[in-house]
Formats: sequence, C-alpha cells, structure tokens
Amino acid sequence: MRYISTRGKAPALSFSDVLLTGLAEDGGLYLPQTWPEFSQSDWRALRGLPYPELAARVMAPFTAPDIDFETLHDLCKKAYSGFSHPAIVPVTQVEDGLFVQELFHGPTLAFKDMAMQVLGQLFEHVLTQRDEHVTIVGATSGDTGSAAIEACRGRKRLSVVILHPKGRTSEVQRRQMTTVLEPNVTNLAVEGTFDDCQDLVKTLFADLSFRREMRLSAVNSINWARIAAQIPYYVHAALAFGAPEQEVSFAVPTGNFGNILAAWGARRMGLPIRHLCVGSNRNDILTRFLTANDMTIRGVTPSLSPSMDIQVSSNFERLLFELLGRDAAACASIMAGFRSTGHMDVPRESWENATALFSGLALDDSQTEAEIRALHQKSGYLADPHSAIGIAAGRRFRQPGTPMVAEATAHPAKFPDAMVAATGIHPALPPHMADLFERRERYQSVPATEDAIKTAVRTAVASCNAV
Ligand SMILES: N[C@@H](CCOP(=O)(O)O)C(=O)O
Repeated sequence: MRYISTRGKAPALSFSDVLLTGLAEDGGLYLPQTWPEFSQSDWRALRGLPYPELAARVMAPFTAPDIDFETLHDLCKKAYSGFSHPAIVPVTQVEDGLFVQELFHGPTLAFKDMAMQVLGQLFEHVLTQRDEHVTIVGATSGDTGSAAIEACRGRKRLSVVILHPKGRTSEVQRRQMTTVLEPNVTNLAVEGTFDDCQDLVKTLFADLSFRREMRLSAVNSINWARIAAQIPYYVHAALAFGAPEQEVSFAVPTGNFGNILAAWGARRMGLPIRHLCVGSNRNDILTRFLTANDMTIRGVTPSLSPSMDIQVSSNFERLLFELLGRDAAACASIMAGFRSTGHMDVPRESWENATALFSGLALDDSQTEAEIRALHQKSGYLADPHSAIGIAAGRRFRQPGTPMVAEATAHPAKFPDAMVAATGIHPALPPHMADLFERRERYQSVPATEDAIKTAVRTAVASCNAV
C-alpha cells in the first residue's frame, strides 16, 4: 500500500513513513493510493472475532507490506488490553431503531483511545525498527491531548508536545493532560482557540527545516494511521447488526471530521453503510455545509461540548479530495481559497454527492442539555454532551428498517458540570482517576504565535534529551 497527498505535490509514501510524517510536505493529507475492498465473504469471516483481531484484519491492508498481520495483531492486543469493558466497543439500544456504540472504555475515557492506543504501539514498533526518535506535536480541543499523552508517556523514542486552548476544555480534560509529569510530556495552554492551536501545528509542519530538525510527527487525525485505526469499530457495529446482508447507518458527533471520515472509509471498503449523520454544536460549519453548501468560518464559540468547538475540520479535506474525483490540483486550489477567504467553494456536483450520503444536525447548548435530560428520563441512558448530540442526530435521520448507531464518544464523567445541570447526577471518575483533582499540574501558558510555540518545542526536546 502506498499513500498519496490530497494536494498532489508530496512524494507517495509507505504506511510506516506516513505514520512518522503525519502531514504531507505539501500541506495535504495522506490517503491510500487505492482503497482496499472487502468482499461479502471477507466481511462474514470477521463475524465473532475478538475486537483486537478484527481491528488487525481490517487494518492489515493499510499497513502492508511494512507491518505483517501477526505483528499488527500483537500490537492491537497490547493496545486494547487496558480497556475496561470486555467488549471494548459495546453497543446498547436506547430507542426503537436507535443504538449507541460506546467508544469511551479506554484509559482516558474518550473515543480517541481507540486509535491512539494503537498509534502508541505502532510508533514504538517502527521507531525501534529504525532506531529513531520523533517529536510529536498535537492540538487538542479536549480529548485528543490526554489520549495522545497516555499513549506516549514514558516512551523513550517519543517527545510529545500538546497545545490546548487555554480555559476552553473541561477541567477534567485539562487535568487529564496536565497531571502527567513524565519528562517526555509538555503541555502548552495556548491563548487562543482550538483552530489557532491546529493552525500553529500546521505552521510548524510547513516550516520544512524546523520540521526536519525537530523530527516532527503528528497524532491528530491528520495522521492517516488515526483514521485507519478508527475504521474497525464501524465494522464491528455493522457486523453485529447483520452486515454484509443488512445496511446500517451511523451518527457521529463531529469536530475535526476524522471519526466520521473513518465511517466513510469503511463504506468505501464495501461495508453496507446507508447514511452518515454529522452532529454539531453551535460551531455548526459542517451542518451549514451539508444543509446549504455554506462552508464559511464564523469563529469558534465555547460550548457544553468543547471537543467539537472547531470551525476548520482538518479531515474534510480528505472527503473533498474524494468528492472531486481525486483531483489533487482542484483540491489544493479550493483549500488555498478556504485559507485566504474563510469560505470554501465546493462545486455543486460534489456538494450534491456529499448530501446524498451525509446529513447534519446542530444543537445549541440548551438543546444539548434538554437532549441529555430527556434521554436519561426516557431510557435511563446517561450520555455526555458530545454523545447526546450524536444521538439527537441519529434520531432525526433514522429510517425504518435500518438500524441507526450513534457513536458515544466520551464518558459523562469528563463533563460533570454539564451532567449535573442536565440531570442532577455527578458521574464518578473511574478508580484509576479518582484522585485526579488532587494531582499536581504542570503546564505552560503561551501566546498563540509561531515563535512562542517553536521555542516551547525546542525547549521540550532539549529537556527531554537532557534526562
Ligand atoms: N476533537 C479533538 C480535536 C482534535 O481532533 P483530532 O481527531 O484531529 O485529533 C479533541 O478532542 O482534541
């Protein structure tokens, strides 16, 4: 398998190189040169497999020939060994035709662990093979940061620097990051929004000499490996409902578009997915795009679902590239226009193709709170604000005869204030985090400037090397 950039001007790479490279050197995102396709009997053969084996079988075409199936299976077993639920990604019914797949049973209580735990193993494997060290720089609106830190903490071949928007995550989310004191972990509280953090990360990658000097690598979903490791849970859910004979739809609370892009990838591989529903909060750029072809940046506003407080959804570029028939020049020019004007001009035909498969629903904070409360009263299910938005989107677009699976992306204990306001219930943190509020924090506040972040990255790498 080789990977190509959505902007067409970076070299095609193998899986291991894509893993270590993160963002393509032309600013684009890597995608498989050709999508692997599974036959009906290939899907059937995955039924009933333990999750780590299913994950390895689904990911194997993406990692070949660099990583063979046996090695990958071993890495997946290690990755999912710390999950607290025996099914890893259990599915429960909340209403007629509406189901929830819980993706938050990993160590940091969010869906990011599903891929990040695998990435930690993959980095260790590839870097050991090559005897190399990399510096991971990532941006988080709340969940990616702690998942990345958890996957990388204490690993000698990795330094990890995470940028979060100061004061814009929940306190639990912040503490999950800032109380990890291993010397290879640096937390930067950036005076800006998540979009500023993500932009700064991309700016660092765009400076090729800095990038090479620091050996930068990525753990955000700009890194293809993140998407590849998120495809298997869609397969797992679809098989549970009778795929490949039965179609399934999914509803996904969406910020950076990586999670729902993985669902799209599963469909591209032949999984019978009928409909994909995007759930947004008041930062509703994706819903505006899907309802009116209006992809215009309006500024990031804090909400009850901070992980989705995003306007520029990185992974949309991968879908755009596919919608444009893989025309990299057109994709690069639309992305350049988006960057300079804040408005993305998606050709009408591509937009119509997107809306044939995707729908969007946005909930403001009072609607989110009402959804959490009503769902809890009617079904007893306690959904965090992000998952509640996904569930509302699933209910809005479910169709008779097709199970709708809403992805529960975070544990309610990550957002206690919102949960208490909606239901009066304060969900307890699991035992391994019970003392989170007593742990010492370490982070550095920095202005949202390229110079400040570069200095902080240099210092982090130097101090890590000194240990
Ligand atoms: N919602 C994310 C933002 C970063 O997304 P990613 O999937 O690209 O890592 C978060 O919680 O940090």
